[in-house]
Amino acid sequence: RRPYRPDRFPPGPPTFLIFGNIEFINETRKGIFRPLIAKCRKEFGDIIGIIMPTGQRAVHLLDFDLIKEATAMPEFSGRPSLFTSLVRSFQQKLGIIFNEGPTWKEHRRFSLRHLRDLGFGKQSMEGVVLDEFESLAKEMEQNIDSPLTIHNDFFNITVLNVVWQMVASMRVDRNSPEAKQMLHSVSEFFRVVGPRSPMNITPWLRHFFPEWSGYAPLIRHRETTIGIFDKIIAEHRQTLDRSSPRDFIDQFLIEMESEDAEARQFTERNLVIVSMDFFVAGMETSATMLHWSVLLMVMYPDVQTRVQQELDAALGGRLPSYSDRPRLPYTEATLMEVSRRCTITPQGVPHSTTCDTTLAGYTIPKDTFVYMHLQEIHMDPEYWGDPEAFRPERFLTADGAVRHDERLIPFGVGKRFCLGETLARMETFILFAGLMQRFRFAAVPGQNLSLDTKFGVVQTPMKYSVTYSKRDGSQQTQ
Ligand code: HEM
Repeated sequence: RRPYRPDRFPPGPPTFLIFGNIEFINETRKGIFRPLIAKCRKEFGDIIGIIMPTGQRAVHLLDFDLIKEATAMPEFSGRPSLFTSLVRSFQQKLGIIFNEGPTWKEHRRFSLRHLRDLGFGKQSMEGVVLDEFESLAKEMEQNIDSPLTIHNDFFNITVLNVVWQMVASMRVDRNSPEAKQMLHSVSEFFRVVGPRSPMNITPWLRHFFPEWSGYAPLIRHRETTIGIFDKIIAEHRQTLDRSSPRDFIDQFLIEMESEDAEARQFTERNLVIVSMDFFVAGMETSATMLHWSVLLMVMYPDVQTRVQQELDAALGGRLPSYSDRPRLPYTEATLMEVSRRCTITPQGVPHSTTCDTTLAGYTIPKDTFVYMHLQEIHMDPEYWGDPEAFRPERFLTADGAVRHDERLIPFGVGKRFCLGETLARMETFILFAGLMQRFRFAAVPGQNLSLDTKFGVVQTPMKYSVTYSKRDGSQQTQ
């Protein structure tokens, strides 16, 4: 595609034909994205149009009302045809996250319906989350005297096991080779699949630099995933009881027996991709939320103390449940503030336009990538006043109840909002409350803690270490 700016396309920085917009590419590569966005916003406004040297058009939305308007329109509910996502799903648009059109709609609806039946937001699922919490806590208790380094993988197995049980009625042991294989596979996926991956800009690089370009890791991810799922699906087929489906795979296998299944993408290949979508979307995000939460509790010990006082007073040492939320408003407000201050997916997941359309008087042609800057909404000084400050009280009313705010949108909004929102809210609440009730976290002396992060599809904290001591949940909080 020739890099030209269509008539009435939103304003934005110029494209330099050979090297692209050098500043943009360089700063993005270094992960320094927010200052660049602020600079563009000052110059061009809340809707910025960028033409990549490859000719690909992208629109960045930085304003809440614009995001709300766009995400409510079906024309903005497509997903980009990224080279990486197509390689992952055999050159077809499969699954949910990277799919669009009628098959996306049908699979989104089917998944939501069955995941709800299987326990999304239900008490049975809470039991699974609590079991996973106990398994995590047991491991932590064994190392109580040594500083704990918190990194991406630390909470991943806990949340992976919750999704895994809904999808396949299975769990993996934290230190097993299967667990390591799955974590490695998902982290390789995140490393190579983003819209700024070299492969999505210049796919031919894969012929010369298969490792560096991310092509070889992506193929490894695909083959590992298929290997894991082929085995599980074969086992499910052998033991399937149509009158009593155990999990999502059983539900999908039953649907595959319907007459028009193939046309509606109810195929074994798509079952693998849909299931993998749940892992990639549900594991790194929820684990990162817990990762940030512990960091913030260490950086703001007074907030940690208040959360613990509230938990002790309301629960007196018994394990938390999701239905305890009305009695734990400060704990809930703290998690809301974590999700605002450290937006897990700063630009959501990119959308694309399914036909030529208009927004705010600008023309947006078909197949334009559309980025919703959730982080900019969460960090807007005009709305929040002091967005840099970590202050759970902003989500409390004068009489101490939780105050919901339509501008807190960590799960996105509109037609493609997060499919796992109910599960994510429940599991992060229970796991966070459990961790705060059972342990007191503190910084390792001499460590320079900060909220610095590297830009990515999922925004994670830098590695940090904590010490922690055991609490019994009914004791006086220090
Ligand atoms: C704290 C945890 C989570 C956060 C912050 C989060 C956030 C998001 C966001 C921002 C999107 C994109 C919305 C858009 O395209 O406009 C998304 C999509 C999605 N999420 Fe989540 N998510 C979380 C947990 C989960 C969990 C636990 C699951 C599943 C088991 C899940 C499954 C999905 C799926 C399947 C999509 C794609 C929906 C579609 O394209 O229609 N997410 N999530």
